[in-house]
Amino acid sequence: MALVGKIAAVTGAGKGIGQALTETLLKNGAKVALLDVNEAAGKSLAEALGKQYGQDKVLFINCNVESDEQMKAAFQKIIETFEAIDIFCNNAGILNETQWEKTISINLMGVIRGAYLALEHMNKLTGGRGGVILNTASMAGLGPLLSCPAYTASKHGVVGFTRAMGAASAASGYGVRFNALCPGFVQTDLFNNIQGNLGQFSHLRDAAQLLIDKMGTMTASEVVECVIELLTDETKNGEVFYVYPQGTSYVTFPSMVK
Ligand SMILES: NC(=O)C1=CN([C@@H]2O[C@H](COP(=O)(O)OP(=O)(O)OC[C@H]3O[C@@H](n4cnc5c(N)ncnc54)[C@H](O)[C@@H]3O)[C@@H](O)[C@H]2O)C=CC1
Ligand SMILES: CCC(=O)/C=C/C=C\C[C@@H](O)/C=C/C=C/C=C\[C@@H](O)CCCC(=O)O
Repeated sequence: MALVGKIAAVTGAGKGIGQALTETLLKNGAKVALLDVNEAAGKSLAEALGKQYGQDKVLFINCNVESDEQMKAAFQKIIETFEAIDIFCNNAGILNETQWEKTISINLMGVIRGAYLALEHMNKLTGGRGGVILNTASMAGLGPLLSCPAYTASKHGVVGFTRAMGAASAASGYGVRFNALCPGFVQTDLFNNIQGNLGQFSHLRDAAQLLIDKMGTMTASEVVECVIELLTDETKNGEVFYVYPQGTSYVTFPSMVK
């Protein structure tokens, strides 16, 4: 699937990895709806990108992925504006062990909500034209990050949900691929504002720092450089792809059924 002329939507598009995803999609000829709860960041970025790529290529929608009503309205606006949707990037996320319910609500429930609403519009069995849904998980979705157990749980959930939806879609003939992106440590606001968000696990900050020192960090652009294949390769469905400074790889999971 080439990106030229495709219609994409990105949650958490206003900053960080979501901004990098948005810019990469536009650079490759897609039109992009930017969804973000941060109106100032999203509107400012959309205005700048509209000047760079054309106002008809960009749409900002102020939207909280925790809200069913706002997400449904966002999809209506996307369809009204662009007539269809081919690519949905479930990217919005937070890390806050003090507000762990909010972390689960945004990182996992928001991803499930976004995927189900996107599927309603993309499913070939219900008038959609197929496409791909990319869920931003984390390497904390593959291995335990001791400083943030609730965040780790949310990301393990995103990995499992993505794999199950990939299998369900293939078995059902939806024509929609589901893939998970698992970055390591990325220099964004989420990463830079960790201090104060670890709650009862703040004493483990230094232990996690040893991991950061060992693994290193990336920029959001470096992460997204590796993502195009997940969006365009029609053979990639139910894949879990991790990216960190030492390289990238698709995860192979053991089969539970012998
Ligand atoms: N920064 C890192 O080291 C890593 C981040 N990730 C994941 O990447 C995704 C993006 O994170 P970053 O770019 O690092 O964070 P960021 O904090 O730089 O950007 C997140 C964006 O999401 C938006 N957002 C937050 N809650 C929202 C909500 N309820 N509804 C709509 N938008 C919302 C924010 O306003 C912000 O614009 C998250 O899912 C995060 O868990 C995964 C691996 C590593
Ligand atoms: C205090 C430091 C901290 O918690 C930073 C978090 C920063 C970014 C969010 C997150 O998405 C990044 C996660 C990276 C995780 C990397 C490795 C983990 O999976 C631990 C693996 C441990 C193991 O398998 O032995």
